[in-house]
Amino acid sequence: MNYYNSIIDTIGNTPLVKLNKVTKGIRGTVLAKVEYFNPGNSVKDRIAVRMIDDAEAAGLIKPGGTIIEGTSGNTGMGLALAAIGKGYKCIFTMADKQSQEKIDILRAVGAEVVVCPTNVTPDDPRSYYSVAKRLAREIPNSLYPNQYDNLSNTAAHYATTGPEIWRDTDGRITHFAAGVGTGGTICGTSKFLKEQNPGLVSVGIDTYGSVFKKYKETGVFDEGEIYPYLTEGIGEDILPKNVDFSLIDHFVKVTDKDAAIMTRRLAREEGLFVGWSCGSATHGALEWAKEHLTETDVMIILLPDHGTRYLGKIYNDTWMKDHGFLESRQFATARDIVRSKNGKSSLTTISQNVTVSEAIKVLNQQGISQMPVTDTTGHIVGSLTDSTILSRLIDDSTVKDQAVETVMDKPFKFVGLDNTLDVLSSLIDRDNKALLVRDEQDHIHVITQADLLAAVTA
Ligand SMILES: N[C@@H](CCSC[C@H](N)C(=O)O)C(=O)O
Repeated sequence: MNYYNSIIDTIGNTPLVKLNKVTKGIRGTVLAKVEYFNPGNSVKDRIAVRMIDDAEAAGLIKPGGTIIEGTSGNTGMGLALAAIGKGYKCIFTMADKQSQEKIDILRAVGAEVVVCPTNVTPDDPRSYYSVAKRLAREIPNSLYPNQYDNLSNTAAHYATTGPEIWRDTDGRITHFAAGVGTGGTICGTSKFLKEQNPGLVSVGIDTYGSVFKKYKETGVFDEGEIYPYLTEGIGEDILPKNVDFSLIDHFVKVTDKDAAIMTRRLAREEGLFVGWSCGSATHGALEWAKEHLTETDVMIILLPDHGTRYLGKIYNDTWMKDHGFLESRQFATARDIVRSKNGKSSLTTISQNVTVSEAIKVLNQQGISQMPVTDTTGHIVGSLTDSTILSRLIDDSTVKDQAVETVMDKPFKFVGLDNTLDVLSSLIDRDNKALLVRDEQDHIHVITQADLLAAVTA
């Protein structure tokens, strides 16, 4: 008889499928590693089993125990399947931005799900990371696998995903692209592949609102890069231990909208009914491929999960229209706004140490209403707006003699060049009066509400 002893034994050995339509105009061969063939319909089944096996071997959980994890859903599903076979209970904490389908699927396989707010910092006691840690402290005989920092995650991909790709490409793979969330998928797989072929290039896909790309390029953990985004399952506001930046050669950032549109194209043009971050991985990888792939190159893009999890979002036309993702109208982008300023770098900054009255003079001379505040090294540490100065002066006229740092607000957020006007306008509000964008020449520009108005009426 030909059968498996448990559903867990069916994990892995997922197929490589050639992308034929979305790759139009790209040189070389581009293959997708389709991870929804795993029993939990995602790549995360691989790490779930490995993290539990390693914890059991280390005596960290006993029969009848409870597995508690913070998850965007897929790792939860893998853990739930493994827990069923091994007789553990599961409690998962999830941010409220994750799709309802994921919550429903986890409950369907017997897990308890605690939904936590998305828009709080990781160390806030309400965050899905903090709640998972607290529950693990409170519940006896529980295991908190912590997929972010648990190196069994990277080890699972080193042991399975990497070797499968090497075997199935007959060692011909030259480029590996995958989304980066915990970092385990790209780092474990790339580590194995780079050991076989030191020239292999790995491309990590990040999302706007996440810290990875900037950190790779500058070594600085820039909180200004962090803002809420919609894409599920990739990007981070922390640096997980599984992200080994030396194993990721390049990062490409992809917007929520570009990711959503590419995901739908994968379903309709390639017959690959995949999840949202699969669109991020494909869009980002193909952007890279357009510039760098040659005829003989073989690029593998890892597609992490299945489309059923996003039926209420990116596969729903009403949801897509509500988010401005299915607009027939073409919105201007941050790049267009910067170009409309005729390439002039419009950035005026002020040191945090000068007085408020000197800062007012600069605002008046330049005819501007806001500017970034810098420290002595030129690093942006805050922002100053005429409305903040005015309200502070009304309360206390001696403020004019104080240093700018005493009245400054938090720094303006950085946004990507490809963000469209609709997205930019949703990011400018009472708390964020302007945005910053870095152009291809690394010049920083300020985008204000007035710039957005000018772009809408242009
Ligand atoms: N912060 C991310 C998720 C990070 S990776 C988690 C992993 N994919 C899982 O399935 O648990 C987000 O915003 O979704």
